[in-house]
Amino acid sequence: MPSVQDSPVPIIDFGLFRNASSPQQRKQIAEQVFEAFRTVGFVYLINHGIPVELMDDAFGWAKKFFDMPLEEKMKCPHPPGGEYHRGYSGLGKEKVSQMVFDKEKLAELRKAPDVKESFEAGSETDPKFPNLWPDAAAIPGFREFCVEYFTTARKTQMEVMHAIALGMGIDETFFDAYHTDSTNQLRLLHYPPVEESALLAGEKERIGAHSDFGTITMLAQDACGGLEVEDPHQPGVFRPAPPIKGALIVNIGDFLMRWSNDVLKSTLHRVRAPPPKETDSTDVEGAKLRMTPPRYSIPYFCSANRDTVIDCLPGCWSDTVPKKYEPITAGEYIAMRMNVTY
Ligand SMILES: O=C(O)CCC(=O)C(=O)O
Ligand SMILES: [Fe+2]
Repeated sequence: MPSVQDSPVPIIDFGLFRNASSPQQRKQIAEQVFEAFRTVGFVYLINHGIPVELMDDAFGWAKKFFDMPLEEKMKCPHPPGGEYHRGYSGLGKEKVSQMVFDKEKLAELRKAPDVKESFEAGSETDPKFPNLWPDAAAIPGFREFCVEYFTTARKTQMEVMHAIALGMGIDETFFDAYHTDSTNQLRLLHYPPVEESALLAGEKERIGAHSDFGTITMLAQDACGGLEVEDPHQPGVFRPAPPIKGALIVNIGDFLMRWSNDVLKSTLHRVRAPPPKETDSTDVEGAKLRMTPPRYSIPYFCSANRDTVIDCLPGCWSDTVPKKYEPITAGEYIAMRMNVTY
């Protein structure tokens, strides 16, 4: 397993921001967070406010959900198209790509399917995209748990937004007014075991290199490994972001990069095969078929209000540094990106 020392992603004790002993300490941690997002686009946060037990429970629930028979999972199918992003998507349904909008190119990319299944849930009070839940009799408590995780993660999200604002030198509460609607999305992901050779040959993928669409993503990953982040100094070179028990990996999405006039970096990442252990090998017709272990991960994608127009963040433009982008709403931006994923 690669070690965190090989990773460009810094580790920050966010407890020192949340429970700072002085305004100076709070500011110092905020500046570290901002610096990580300005340079790498990714950070590990420990003591982030989501209790480790809640994260452990989340993986338990994810396993329980994906272990259900397909017919149960198909009782809350993801609607056709990419915009209404709720419910269950089976293996190979979604293909994550990076800014590819051409139909022929998309069809070509889809020949190497992402070997994953997922379940997506948003806010229970979202009038636009109501949640799609499995039958409560098949998995009692699942819905309540997802709502609890969603609500807890939202608090951490806003603290991270406060840290970014403070670190940038703008009003700490600047982002609050843009996040009153809770348009966030919780995603449970399961990558089943897959032949390592198919992953290496590019015939199958777990998740190909991409950046996220929203403002920030807060990812919990299990002990499997395989997540890689593009090296900030070497485009095209990916470095491991191995699991740290209890830590969240937080990264900037494309929308916040745009909002910040590209000051904050939305960095490419992907999930490759972790180094397989001998015990994962299985004999198939005399040949050794190396299977990767399964992976579970739980990204929490954060977005700004759909209808609030955003313009370049204060401090990110000046007479000599012009604004690169037109004002846009998060709704317009995300819809444009989601429509090509399905
Ligand atoms: O499985 C992971 O750790 C990565 C998931 C991811 O990057 C995504 O869903 O956008
Ligand atoms: Fe991602």
